[in-house]
Amino acid sequence: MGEVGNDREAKAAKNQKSYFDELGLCCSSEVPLIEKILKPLDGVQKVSVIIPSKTVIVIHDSLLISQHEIAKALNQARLEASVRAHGTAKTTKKWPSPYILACGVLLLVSLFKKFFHPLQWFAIAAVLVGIAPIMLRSIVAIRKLTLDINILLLIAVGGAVAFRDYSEAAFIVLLFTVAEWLESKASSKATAGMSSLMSMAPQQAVLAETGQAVDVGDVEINTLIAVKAGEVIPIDGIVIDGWSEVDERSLTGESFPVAKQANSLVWAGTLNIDGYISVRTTSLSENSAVAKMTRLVEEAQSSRSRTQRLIDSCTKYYTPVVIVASGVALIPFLMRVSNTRSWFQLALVLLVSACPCALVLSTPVATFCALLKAASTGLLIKGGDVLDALAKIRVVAFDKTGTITKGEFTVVEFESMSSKVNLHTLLYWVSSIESKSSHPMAYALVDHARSYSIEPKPESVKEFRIYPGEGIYGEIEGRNIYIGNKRVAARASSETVPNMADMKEGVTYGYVFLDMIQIGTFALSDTCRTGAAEAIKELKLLGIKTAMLTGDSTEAAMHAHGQLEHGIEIIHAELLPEDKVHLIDNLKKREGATAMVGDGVNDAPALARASIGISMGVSGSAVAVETSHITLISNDLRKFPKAKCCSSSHNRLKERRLQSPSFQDQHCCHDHKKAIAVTDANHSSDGCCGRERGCSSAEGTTGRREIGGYSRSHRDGCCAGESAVLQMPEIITEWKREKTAAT
Ligand SMILES: Nc1ncnc2c1ncn2[C@@H]1O[C@H](COP(=O)(O)OP(=O)(O)OP(=O)(O)O)[C@@H](O)[C@H]1O
Ligand SMILES: [Mg+2]
Ligand SMILES: [Zn+2]
Repeated sequence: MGEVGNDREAKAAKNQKSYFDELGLCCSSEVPLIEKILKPLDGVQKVSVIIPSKTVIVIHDSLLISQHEIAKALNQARLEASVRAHGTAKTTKKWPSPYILACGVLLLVSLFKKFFHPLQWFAIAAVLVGIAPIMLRSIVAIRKLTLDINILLLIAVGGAVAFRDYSEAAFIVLLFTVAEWLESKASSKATAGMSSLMSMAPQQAVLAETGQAVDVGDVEINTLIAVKAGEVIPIDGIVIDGWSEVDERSLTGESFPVAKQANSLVWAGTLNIDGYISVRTTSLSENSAVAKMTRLVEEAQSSRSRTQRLIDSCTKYYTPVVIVASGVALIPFLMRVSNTRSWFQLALVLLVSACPCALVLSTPVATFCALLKAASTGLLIKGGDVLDALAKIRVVAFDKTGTITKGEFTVVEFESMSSKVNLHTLLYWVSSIESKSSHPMAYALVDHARSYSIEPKPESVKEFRIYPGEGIYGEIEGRNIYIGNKRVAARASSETVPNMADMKEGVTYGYVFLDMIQIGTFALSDTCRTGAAEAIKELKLLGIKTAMLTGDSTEAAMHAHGQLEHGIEIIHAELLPEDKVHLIDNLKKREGATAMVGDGVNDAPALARASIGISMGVSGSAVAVETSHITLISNDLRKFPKAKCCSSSHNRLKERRLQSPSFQDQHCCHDHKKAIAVTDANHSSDGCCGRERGCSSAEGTTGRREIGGYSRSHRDGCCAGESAVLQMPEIITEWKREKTAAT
């Protein structure tokens, strides 16, 4: 470490990323306020606000401004900010605050004024108790020259008091504070999810040589660290020594233990269950898979989805418009037309029921929780827009090698075809050249050579070229060697390659050429991933077409097709990378939105071109993870139909809510609960998620089974959050109904 470590420490001390819990944050209409407060401060570089989890992330120069100074600045605006210690979640408010309870009790007492008139003063007490926080926040907003929901409320309450309708004023205050509390309960779930993501990897690592515990930030690549049984692996790496079972649930969502021995990859944040392993780190702590995941979820949140942006931009004008509109409703009242009271009440109702918070918050909370939930089941989705797009997918195209199949080839045949080159030399040439390639076939060929005790020498390969979708070329010991499929054979020689006499079914044949002459041939076989067939079947049940786009031979493609129980509808083989791009374009034109699933070997362009690109595994190629919109961390294709099912029901719900101006009347939970209770007793147990379950149960038994497996996650995922938020319009509607019935 020495100098480098100190250097990095100095840098870390300069630009610090701090997390703040902001219990007082209500909805996105307050984001401008926070920006106004923080941006002018010296040393503050970047501010991002995550509304669903009530988190503010500030990148700041810790020498110029400390975390506590930032928290203080926020607190002056009554935002109830506190510095979040790394990984600790704030405690959930299980009960409403004493103010809310007192406000409610006082209001209740005042309702008995019919029997004893002076009791009406209790309503005033209720207002005074409940309004304090609202008052303080609106004073700040006025000072910063922004109109926000707190001011709307103050006007409404003030109006009601002026009209001597004290219990009405108290009702407004109570409803608002209760709604706020419900909301904070919903978002604390989101926060808990996010901090559990952040705290997955420990902050310290133990050096294997000295047994010393050091900060993970100081551990460099290629450091040997020790992980004992029961400890969480702190940094991504490769096992050097030892044997253990590791629980990778935090990354993949799969709870069965994975056996690890020398040369296995292990990931930060996963749990070493029962053995001692020493691990050579392969990345810095800040670049480990789990750190990337956290970053992606954060970024996904700040890159807001389109619906969210639409709503946000509306709310900027929304609050002032509401104030003006209710002012207009006051005109008849001021002109003293006959039924002044009802006009006045109309103005008040408009002010209160137009509270933008529920509308503004509903989308981000749902999106955020869906993203988090997905991340914890091993599905990394980059942003709300992707969720939106996912629901519109009509076709899913799969790459074959490494996607549908495992990409772990075994060599079933390797022969020399020339009397001048013996098998040993051929293996040496081929493995040396292949050792420069990262194609799955290359690993198999290198391993095969090693099993003959031939050590490949990549350094003796002079010129090396890759022909994507064809094979490779290398110059070794003055000889020009081509290795690959028929296409590369055509490159090497003008003659067409003869088909093998005894073609084995389902294998991929390879050819080795020395200059123009074929000197060898080999056959490789691969098997389908577990779950691939199921995934394809489930997609079919969702009404989605599937396609296979492969660079491999037609025989190998058809063999995989057979293993998938002939589930794939469109198959194209022997493609070059650019052919895949064209085919994706065609599918998009003919069938509609198209997703592409690939491992990044020769399909990165197609992944980028598809409506949604889905890459395999954190272990998959880095390009693929970068260019794709979704990463399947556990390589389990079945995760994808799940995500698809969940997102479409979410979108349906969201659309309905947005399309209808009186969205209060048809939010999902209430009416659905009723319908579901009749048709399926199990469904009603979960309340809110009723709509989603309903949607998928209509899609047949498989859909239902799948959602059944998902139900627990729904309960603590998106829907519980939504239900809390959704209760607000419900309360208001009911209140309005009572009001109109009364007048
Ligand atoms: N390094 C290599 N060594 C031997 N053969 C190769 C190599 N690279 C490519 N090939 C040959 O080219 C064919 C297509 O290449 P590749 O697998 O990269 O295409 P792809 O489009 O990624 O296919 P898939 O859809 O199967 O993933 C392979 O099936 C193989 O026959
Ligand atoms: Mg491939
Ligand atoms: Zn849901």
